[in-house]
Amino acid sequence: MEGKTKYISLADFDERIDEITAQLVHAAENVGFFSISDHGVSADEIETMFGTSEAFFQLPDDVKQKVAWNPNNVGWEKMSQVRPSTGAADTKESYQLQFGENMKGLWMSDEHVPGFEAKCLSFMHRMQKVSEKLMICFARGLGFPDDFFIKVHDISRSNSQSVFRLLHYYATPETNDGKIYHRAGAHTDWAFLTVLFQREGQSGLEICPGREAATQFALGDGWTKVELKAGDAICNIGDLLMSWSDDRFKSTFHRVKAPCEPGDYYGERYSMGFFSQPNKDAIIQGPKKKYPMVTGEQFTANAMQKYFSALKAKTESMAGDSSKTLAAESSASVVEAAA
Ligand SMILES: O=C(O)CCC(=O)C(=O)O
Ligand SMILES: [Fe+2]
Repeated sequence: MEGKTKYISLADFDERIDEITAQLVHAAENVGFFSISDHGVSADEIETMFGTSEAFFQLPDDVKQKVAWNPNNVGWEKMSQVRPSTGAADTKESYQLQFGENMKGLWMSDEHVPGFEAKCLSFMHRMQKVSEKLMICFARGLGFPDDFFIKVHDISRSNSQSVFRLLHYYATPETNDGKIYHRAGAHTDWAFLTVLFQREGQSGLEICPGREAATQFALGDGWTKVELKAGDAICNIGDLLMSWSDDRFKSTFHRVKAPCEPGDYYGERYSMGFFSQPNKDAIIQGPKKKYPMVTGEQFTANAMQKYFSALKAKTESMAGDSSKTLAAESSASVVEAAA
C-alpha cells in the first residue's frame, strides 16, 4: 500500500492520454487519492470562486436560510452533517449546488451576492470538463468506451445529480479546551468522483490510503496530510466508482482533522468540491459484474440507507450519553449531503 499522494499533470491531455491514464489508474488502484495539475482551471479562477463563496458565507444566517438544504441534496446547511465515524455534527456550513431543476428557488439572489448564480454555473461547467477528462481515463482503464461515463453524467439533463459544494469550516479555539471540533469526520464519498480545492494555507484534509482500513471508519489508522499548491486539485474515487470498477479502484477514507496539536491549522477554512454523480437512470455494473446491476437512483438510495444504519449503530453505541444520541438523531434528516 502506498501512502503518498500522487501528483499527476493533465498537461497536453490528448497527446499524453495513455501516460495520464496509466498514472490515474495506478493511483486509483492503490491510494485512491491523487492531486492533479494543469487541469484547465486557473489558480485565478479558483481564487475568484473562493471569493464568491466567502461572500455567500459572510451573509447573515437568516439570509442563507432562504436557500436552506432540502432532501434533493441541494442548499445551505450549518452544523448539521453528522458523521457515523464521530456521531457528532461537523463544525462547518456548506452550500450544495446542482445544474438542474432541483435548484429552483435555491440560488442566492444577486441582491445579496451579485452575479452569484452565473458565476457558480460558469465555474461548475469548468469543473465538469475536468471531471470528464478523468472519466475518459477511468473508462479506458476499465475497458469501457471513452465516453461511457461521460454519457451517464450528463449535466444538461434534468435528472443530473452532480453537486458542487462550497464549504466553510469555522475557526476553532487554539487552546485545547477539552472539546473536539470535528471539522469533517472520517468518511468515504459515496458519489462517483470528487475533485476538491482547498485554499492555500488552509490545510486540514487528511487521507487514509487504500480502502482496507484496519479499523472501522479508519479511526486510529495512519493519516497522510494533503498539501496542495494553489491551483492544484485533490481528487478521490467515490464508493460508486469503487463498485463500478468491481472494487479495483479504492474509495478512500478521508477527514478534515479536528485541530488539536501544535502545527494544526485552527483558523477558518474554505474548500469546494465537485462531486460527479450519474444521472438517475444510469445503469451501473462493473465489467466483471461483481455486484448486481443498479440504477443511479437506486445506488444513491442504497448509499443513504447504509449511511443511516451506520449512524444509528454509532449513536446507539455512544453508551449512556443520551444527549449526544438525541442531537445526532434530530439532525439525521439533514445529513444526506453529497459526501
Ligand atoms: O473540505 C475538505 O477538504 C473535504 C470535504 C469533504 O471531504 C467532503 O465534503 O466530502
Ligand atoms: Fe469527502
